[in-house]
Amino acid sequence: MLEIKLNSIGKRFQFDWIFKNLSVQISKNTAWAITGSNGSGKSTLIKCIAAINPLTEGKIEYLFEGKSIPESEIFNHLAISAPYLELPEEFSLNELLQFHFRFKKPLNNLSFEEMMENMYLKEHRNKPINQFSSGMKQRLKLGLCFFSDVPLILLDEPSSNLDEKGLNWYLGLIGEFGQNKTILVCSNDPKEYGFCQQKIHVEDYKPKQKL
Ligand SMILES: Nc1ncnc2c1ncn2[C@@H]1O[C@H](COP(=O)(O)OP(=O)(O)OP(=O)(O)O)[C@@H](O)[C@H]1O
Repeated sequence: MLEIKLNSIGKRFQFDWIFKNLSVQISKNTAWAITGSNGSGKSTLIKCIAAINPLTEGKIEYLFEGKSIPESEIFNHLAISAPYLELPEEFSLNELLQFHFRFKKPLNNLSFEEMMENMYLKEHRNKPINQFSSGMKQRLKLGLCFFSDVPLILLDEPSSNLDEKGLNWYLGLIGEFGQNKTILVCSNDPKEYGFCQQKIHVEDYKPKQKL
């Protein structure tokens, strides 16, 4: 349902262009991998698409069911999971679900019970997030994304801190809850982006010479 047009976009930090002249049309309900070596600009690109980072040049157009969405409202239509986005650690799991779903509608009217069951976190409902293990936090971050009724899911290093069972659980989420969504995955690990039909290799858009 959500289409994104990257029109000659560029991002520069001080004198360093991270990417430039990047033009890509992300069709609705497609999955894209954003690849590139460490420090190449994957997270910077996904933050620009999420309108967390301002662009230096170019424009991003968002079309939801064919209707243009202003950049200032795109956060209503997306869910993002990333290592640098912290969960409110003082909340218990139960409190966090109640808080999050005051702003986002649950997908398919899922109940909190069903969500907790799916994330293998049912017995931790009253535990503060700051007492969660890193794998539990990662399952929670991914669950909040996939259980939200939004057309755009942005995932930065989705399988970080997940063991093999967790990785398979994440791939199951993609299959069960990732249909009819536009999904972007920042990763260099084919295990976590193998389902993506398309790829943006950020380094292809790095200018050879500095400013
Ligand atoms: N706020 C900022 N100010 C200045 N430079 C920044 C800022 N954020 C990122 N950078 C720089 O932009 C470049 C790209 O960083 P980014 O985090 O996007 O890379 P990445 O491909 O996601 O890396 P990794 O694979 O290590 O997560 C790096 O050189 C980084 O230092």
